[in-house]
Amino acid sequence: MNTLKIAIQKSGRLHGESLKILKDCGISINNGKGQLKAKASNFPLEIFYLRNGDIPKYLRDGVVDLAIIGENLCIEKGEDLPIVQKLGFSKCRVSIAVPKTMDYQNIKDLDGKEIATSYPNTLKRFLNQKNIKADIHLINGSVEIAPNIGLSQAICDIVSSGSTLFKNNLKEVETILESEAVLVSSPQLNKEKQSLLDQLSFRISSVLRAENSKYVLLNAPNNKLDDIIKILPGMKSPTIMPLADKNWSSVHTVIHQDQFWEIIDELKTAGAESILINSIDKMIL
Ligand SMILES: Nc1ncnc2c1ncn2[C@@H]1O[C@H](COP(=O)(O)OP(=O)(O)OP(=O)(O)O)[C@@H](O)[C@H]1O
Ligand SMILES: O=P(O)(O)OC[C@H]1O[C@H](OP(=O)(O)OP(=O)(O)O)[C@H](O)[C@@H]1O
Ligand SMILES: [Mg+2]
Repeated sequence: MNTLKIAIQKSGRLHGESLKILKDCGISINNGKGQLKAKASNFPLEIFYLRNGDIPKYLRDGVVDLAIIGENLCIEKGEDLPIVQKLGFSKCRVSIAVPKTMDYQNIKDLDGKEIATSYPNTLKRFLNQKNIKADIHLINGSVEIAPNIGLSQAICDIVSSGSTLFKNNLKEVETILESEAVLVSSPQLNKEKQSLLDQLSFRISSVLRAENSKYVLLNAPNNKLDDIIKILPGMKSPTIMPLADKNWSSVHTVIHQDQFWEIIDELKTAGAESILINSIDKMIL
């Protein structure tokens, strides 16, 4: 029988959340301490713990079938690798930053400058599109220090909260791309592996959908029900159940977290009372 091989980061930003999403999909992993390879006990899945930057090559060579990596790494090293789905964590961007003291007007100010980065392909492509010629210095970490030690006049690196830039007296001036963790696959999967991937991907979608939704129960007087139902998005239409007091009903529905507080406010104004909000474990459409 075929087994899917998935690469996840050995340690670092993506490691914990990658294991969590597999666990939330009901997959139990027999992890031994310091092991670089593990097996799932209840799904045909083998887990390989690898260095992030090496993963695109392993996918391309068919050493692994799947991986969880940052979209930014796909763009830098794995443009040919199919993205199966976005995973919603490790959100960040790849940006260009310059010293706070630099009078930066627009991208032309980077012409002829030295820029330090761990993302040379991404940066090169961006500068080419903008017709800017700069001298790119490849460094593998602590990129933000480069201008302070005289190595470059600008940097291109990952930004999330912006605190690393702030601590190094830098300001973000150009955003090249937005990124989040993604599930990527090897370019060629046989039919059986593709079918296992479809099963895994279906589970991941159910987990992510549930994480982004809330189950809402509320009570409403029957004469306000029409107004309340109009406010609710729901999966199909809300469930309405009578309460012991025959003038009142209980309404059950699902609300996406993006619209959550706006809808709750509207519901209160429309006459909803005793609103209960629950997390959802899995959501299958
Ligand atoms: N500050 C951050 N906030 C959110 N996501 C981040 C941040 N820094 C990095 N990431 C994301 O996590 C991924 C892994 O970053 P991390 O720094 O853990 O590993 P790495 O140094 O790129 O690789 P390696 O596994 O070889 O050490 C990045 O490719 C990016 O997608
Ligand atoms: O905007 P912020 O929230 O400050 O995050 C950005 C920093 O996070 C990443 O480094 P990381 O902490 O992963 O260290 P690393 O250089 O060892 O990978 C990235 O390379 C930036 O330096
Ligand atoms: Mg890092």
